[in-house]
Amino acid sequence: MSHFSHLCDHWQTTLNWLPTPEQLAQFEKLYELVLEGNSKQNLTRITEPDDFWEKHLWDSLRGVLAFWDRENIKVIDIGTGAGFPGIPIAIAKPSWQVTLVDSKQKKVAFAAETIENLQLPNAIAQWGRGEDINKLAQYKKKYDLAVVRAVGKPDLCASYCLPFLKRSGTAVLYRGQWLPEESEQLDIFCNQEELQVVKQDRFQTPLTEGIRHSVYLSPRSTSISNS
Ligand SMILES: C[S@@+](CC[C@H](N)C(=O)[O-])C[C@H]1O[C@@H](n2cnc3c(N)ncnc32)[C@H](O)[C@@H]1O
Repeated sequence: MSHFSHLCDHWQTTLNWLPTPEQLAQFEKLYELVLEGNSKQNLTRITEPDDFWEKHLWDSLRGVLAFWDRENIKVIDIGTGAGFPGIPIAIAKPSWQVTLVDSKQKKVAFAAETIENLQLPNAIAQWGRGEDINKLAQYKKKYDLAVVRAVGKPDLCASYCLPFLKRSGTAVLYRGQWLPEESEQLDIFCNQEELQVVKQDRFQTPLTEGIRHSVYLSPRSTSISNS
């Protein structure tokens, strides 16, 4: 049974993209694996199919829409939890190498099993804290994109992302509402670090019209593509 095929029009109109039948099958399987995993550990409260599609699948992809035309890039998802946004990104963009990081071993074990079940050769799960892993030579300044959703305050998220980024890289902070005080906190952090806010993208989710923001940050004197 397909949970998401009736939503393909939304993918087309809002992302200008349609999954292949294989990708759609992977999204369906991801949904089933998350429901199954939820019976063993607390992964997500978002379990209804339309909700899952909008808040986990669509939202994960919308944050990287500005980079959609890029190929063969390296992405790190810090605080991935059950694999969001990293796993939908790895499904949608097979040429991107996606590393999923979480500080909780059980979450990483779930992400690793999911990657194996979905047969995603372009994704790996790594246990550790973002602020520790980003100091290791194999991760430092190696990524084109660092994505982070629902992990903490924007300046904290930015501090996790920055060391991972190449000079030409971009951090994407996935936010719901974007409050003036959050923007101020982030500006203070950016002024102290070699970082700049290159764009704040406000949009609505396609089914429930929830407010979302993608905040893009780059090491100073670079800019995001397709903006
Ligand atoms: C609320 S969950 C969000 C999960 C996922 N990003 C999402 O949007 O569905 C936050 C996750 O971040 C992880 N986390 C918190 N601080 C972290 C850190 N410093 N480094 C790595 N993971 C962290 C937690 O273990 C948890 O799984």
